[in-house]
Amino acid sequence: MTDEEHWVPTSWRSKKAAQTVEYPDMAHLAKVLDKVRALPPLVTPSEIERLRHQLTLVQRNEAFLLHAGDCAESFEACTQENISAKLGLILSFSLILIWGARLPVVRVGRIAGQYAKPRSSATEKVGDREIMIFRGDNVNGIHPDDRTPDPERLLSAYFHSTATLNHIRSLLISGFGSLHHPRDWSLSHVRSPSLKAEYASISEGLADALDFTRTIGLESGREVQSYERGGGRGVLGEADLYTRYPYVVHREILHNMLYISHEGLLLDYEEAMTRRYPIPDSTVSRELGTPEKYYNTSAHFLWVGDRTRQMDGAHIEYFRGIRNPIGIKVGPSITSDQIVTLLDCQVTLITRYGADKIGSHLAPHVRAVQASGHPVIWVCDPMHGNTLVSSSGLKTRHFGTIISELTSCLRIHGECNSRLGGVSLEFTGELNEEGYSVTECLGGSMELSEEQLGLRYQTFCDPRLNFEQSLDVAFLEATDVLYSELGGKRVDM
Ligand SMILES: O=C[C@H](O)[C@H](O)COP(=O)(O)O
Ligand SMILES: C=C(OP(=O)(O)O)C(=O)O
Ligand SMILES: [Mn+2]
Repeated sequence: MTDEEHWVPTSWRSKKAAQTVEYPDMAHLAKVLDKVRALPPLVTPSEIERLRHQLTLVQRNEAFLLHAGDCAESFEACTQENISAKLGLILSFSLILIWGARLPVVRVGRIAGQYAKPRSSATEKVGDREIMIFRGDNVNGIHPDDRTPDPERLLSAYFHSTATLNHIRSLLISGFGSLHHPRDWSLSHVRSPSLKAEYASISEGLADALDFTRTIGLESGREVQSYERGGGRGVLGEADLYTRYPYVVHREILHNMLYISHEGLLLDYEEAMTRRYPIPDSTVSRELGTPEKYYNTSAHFLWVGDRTRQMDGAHIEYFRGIRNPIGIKVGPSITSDQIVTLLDCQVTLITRYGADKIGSHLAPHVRAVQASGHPVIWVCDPMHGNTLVSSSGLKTRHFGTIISELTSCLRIHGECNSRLGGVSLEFTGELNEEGYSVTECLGGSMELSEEQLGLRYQTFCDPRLNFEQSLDVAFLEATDVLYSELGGKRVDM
């Protein structure tokens, strides 16, 4: 992706866009986009630059990237309970990873804007009617009678993203990330006694580590005044695991932050949220001539999906011009040459081949990138290549297959002298009204069966790991076997 000079946010309009949405009233769309263009940015260039910097640490094996959240957010699920459950799961997951790897974790949520969905088919059959498929809450409604694309939904997406992000920021600033009360890790759902013993030893180690950090924090005379009484957010009052090594990097990354991301699918909206600013650097006073760049201010991180990354298509054209760090989904159909052509900006390659295909595709792709000399971050998405339809007709994924792709991915990177820099997961901490987790993926330590899938199947698109299954992934990744392959280090505290 080169030749930034001849790029403007509208350049994509001369190219063909896959997965386009046909609006019946284009004048209405234009009016909505004018309004979006006038609304304030959701994220700032400073935050985007900060993420760029932190991703260079991931590239240098000094941090690990966790990219996770919903397949599709919905407007209806934008509630206090759901947002805190999602944030809680991301923080719990990253805490286990930090403890297991002794590596800081850069957290990027699929949240506060992850509404639009690319679909395999443009229509679906409902009864004897052929209707437009649901494309996400920012396009049309899930109800079969509400499938006509409505531009007002773009505005609604902006405001739901804003509300979500505002609540995330307030929760983090108010100490929600406090490590003293991680959510229920009772492990009562774990069926296998040996797995339970393994998990219990990890959570005890973690509890000891937290006690230790508390002691260190107090002994060193750190800030003990509460935030409400004017104190700062110190080591103990935020999602900030204080480990001794390498202290500086940890402090810098673990600061109270969750970056937000979504798939950049609806280019009309992405264009309207793209603004030009000088590259900020708060340590340098601004001078005339500071270079200006285009920032997409709707999210810190955006990715191009596997269905929209055509080399000569509109999405790649749009993405090549923005300063945000970007992800590109890499599935079995992309060639090594195409990957290398896409590498000229800060790129995270999110591989999603499927457990049965990764063996033949990943190694050639890694070698081609190595030969090109471009630094990239490799992230494993073990979800999207492993979707299947259960006997009852529900889309699902098997926990075992997810772990199998992740394990193969680690092994193949090791064999190629490369490194897996992160994982990309579809998971949710969402609970139903009685407090039970969703039932969308099979297996895991709770051994969820096909018959149980229908109990609490709540996703709007793809099946997500529930709270317990997500912690299973985190605990498994935190074991010696997986983490030694991740390049993590065990350092006694
Ligand atoms: O999240 C990814 C895609 O949007 C999703 O897998 C497509 O699902 P579909 O095959 O049901 O259209
Ligand atoms: C659409 C998605 O994935 P992919 O493009 O890899 O199918 C997604 O991550 O939700
Ligand atoms: Mn998905």
